Amino acid sequence: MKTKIVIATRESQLALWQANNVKASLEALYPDTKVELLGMTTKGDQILDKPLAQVGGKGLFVKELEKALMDGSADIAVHSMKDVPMEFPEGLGLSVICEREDPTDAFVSNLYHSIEELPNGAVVGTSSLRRACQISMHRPDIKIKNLRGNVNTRLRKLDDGEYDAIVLATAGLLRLEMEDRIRTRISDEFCLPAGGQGAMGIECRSNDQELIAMLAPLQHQETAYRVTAERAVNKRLNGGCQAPIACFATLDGDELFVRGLVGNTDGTLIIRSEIRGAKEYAEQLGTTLAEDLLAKGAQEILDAVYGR
Ligand SMILES: NCc1[nH]cc(CCC(=O)O)c1CC(=O)O
Repeated sequence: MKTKIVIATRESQLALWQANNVKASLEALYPDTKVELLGMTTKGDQILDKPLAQVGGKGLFVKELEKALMDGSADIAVHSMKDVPMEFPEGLGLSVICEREDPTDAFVSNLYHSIEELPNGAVVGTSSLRRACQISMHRPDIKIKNLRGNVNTRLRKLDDGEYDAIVLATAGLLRLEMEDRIRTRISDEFCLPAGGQGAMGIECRSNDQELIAMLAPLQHQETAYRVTAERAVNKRLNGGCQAPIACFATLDGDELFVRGLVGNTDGTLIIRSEIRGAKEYAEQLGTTLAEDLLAKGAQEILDAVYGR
């Protein structure tokens, strides 16, 4: 049993909430273990004037945290699964996937109740190519305007009148006790969520067996099956939440139902696929779904979006 566990975390309100949530779970399980937070800033927090897709590179929100794990200044890092790349640096790995919060996107506005209600030509804030693609598909008249920053910054920009509405992850707003900001939880039929959205994961050193055993009770197996399938889609397509890729898995008894799509930013091209299968085959289901998207032309869309 470890006497002390240090959690590396970003310093946004949401990241701190997530780290504190894991801290509280560990303290409840292990009253004799001291759990501390180590706050740090990542590249994704610093560069706020461009869409993440243009900042480039994967793991914009995790690299610095991983450095702390490797040099021993921290023992675990708590991530939003949506932001975690598929590959881990040598010696590090994902030890736990925690129970998922509501995975949907939230429609947030001070003027309107839903996307359907927005007037012609309304301005909607999001930097997510996935959200831009799906909103534009349903409403080609809507103007998508870039929106970066942490949840509070984004809400302030909405309140300043820069946008008629913005779209944020429902999970983030719920965790920060800002449910009253949500006008509509957008259905997954209307806007398919990003892989891993709403789930937290814990990364640590792969050889830290003592710690991995202590973290095991935080694993939520149903969420893990779902997120494993979703991440396999992103892995095969070589993309994540910065790409115009959506993938979302649900469990129906022991059967996983996985849906995925790839589209262009203006929503004029969208390729979809879905698959069902036993939950134990989560990874293969995700890979097969991605292969089907590729067979239907997903690579050409992704190449065009990235100007390749
Ligand atoms: N890319 C930023 C990010 N990473 C995770 C969340 C929300 C919380 C979650 O999905 O668990 C957000 C903000 C957002 O999309 O509004």
